[in-house]
Amino acid sequence: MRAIEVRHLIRRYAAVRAVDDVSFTVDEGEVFALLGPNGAGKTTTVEILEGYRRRDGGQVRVLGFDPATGGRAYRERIGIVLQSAGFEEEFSVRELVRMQSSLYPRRHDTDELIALVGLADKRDARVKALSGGQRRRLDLALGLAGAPDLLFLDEPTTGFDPAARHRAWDLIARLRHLGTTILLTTHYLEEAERLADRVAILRAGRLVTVGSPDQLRDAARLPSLITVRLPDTVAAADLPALTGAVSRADGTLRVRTHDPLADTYRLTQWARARRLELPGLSVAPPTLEDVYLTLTGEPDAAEAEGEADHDR
Ligand SMILES: Nc1ncnc2c1ncn2[C@@H]1O[C@H](COP(=O)(O)OP(=O)(O)OP(=O)(O)O)[C@@H](O)[C@H]1O
Repeated sequence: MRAIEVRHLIRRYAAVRAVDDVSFTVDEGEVFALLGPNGAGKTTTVEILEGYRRRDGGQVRVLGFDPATGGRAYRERIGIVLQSAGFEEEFSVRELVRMQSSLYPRRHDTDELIALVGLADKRDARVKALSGGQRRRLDLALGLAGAPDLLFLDEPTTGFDPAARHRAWDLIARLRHLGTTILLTTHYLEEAERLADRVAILRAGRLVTVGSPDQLRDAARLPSLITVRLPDTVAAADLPALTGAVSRADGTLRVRTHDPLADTYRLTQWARARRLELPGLSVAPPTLEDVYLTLTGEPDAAEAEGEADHDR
């Protein structure tokens, strides 16, 4: 079953085509990430799906509703976690979660929900005594208060320290296992790669691509990267012939190659014959970030350079 169906969605602001003929679907139980540079149209798309912005064209169905007209019956089925919700500082975690839950016909047990987001030991703490990361956990608990079938998560780990980010990822993975469909926006490609079953990349209002991180990596046909520390005393002429593009800087050899197996084999054979160690040898496949930058980044970077040239 589809949780979300978006067909030929259009939203304009005067001359700006913020969302320009975008189509995608999200299955029930899927974690789906919307990615794209600033101004790509992510927020506009998400807010149309949430029912908080009107559209100029196209069809949208979410959980069987048109969000524009779904009203309360629709809102009771979705949860929204914004980047920075304001709280009443004097209330305790438990009081806020209980109040929020009371707005919904279907709800989680208050203490179970607090435990689910990892705030059990802060249950009776006032909001003003929570750290930034703990407030974000409270945000999440409030978004989940109505036991939603679909959760909208807007940049869920922005500003988190690495440990808090990993805990948030565990939590999102747990929600997924509980069957909640999740639409996530993020600027962290590692986050999307870890959490999302599929991602969509938007750029300037257009959908550039959609698929699982593996599908996108395969389709982009980007090279893998072999890196190894190699002293400058080894002459370039002495290196073995490799299929990939070789570069050297700061005592590190980098090989961008479409045949990592063959090139790693040649390098290691060559090193063994010379009794050389290959410290730090690593072979890394292209990441989702590499794919993303290839699909969205370079034209912007080129434009920025062009502008800089102009100024000079
Ligand atoms: N209320 C508005 N009035 C006029 N233009 C708007 C409005 N909201 C968004 N836009 C424009 O629409 C485009 C898409 O904006 P949107 O906020 O959807 O992008 P985004 O992908 O969420 O960006 P970010 O990553 O910076 O949050 C941008 O060019 C933006 O300037």
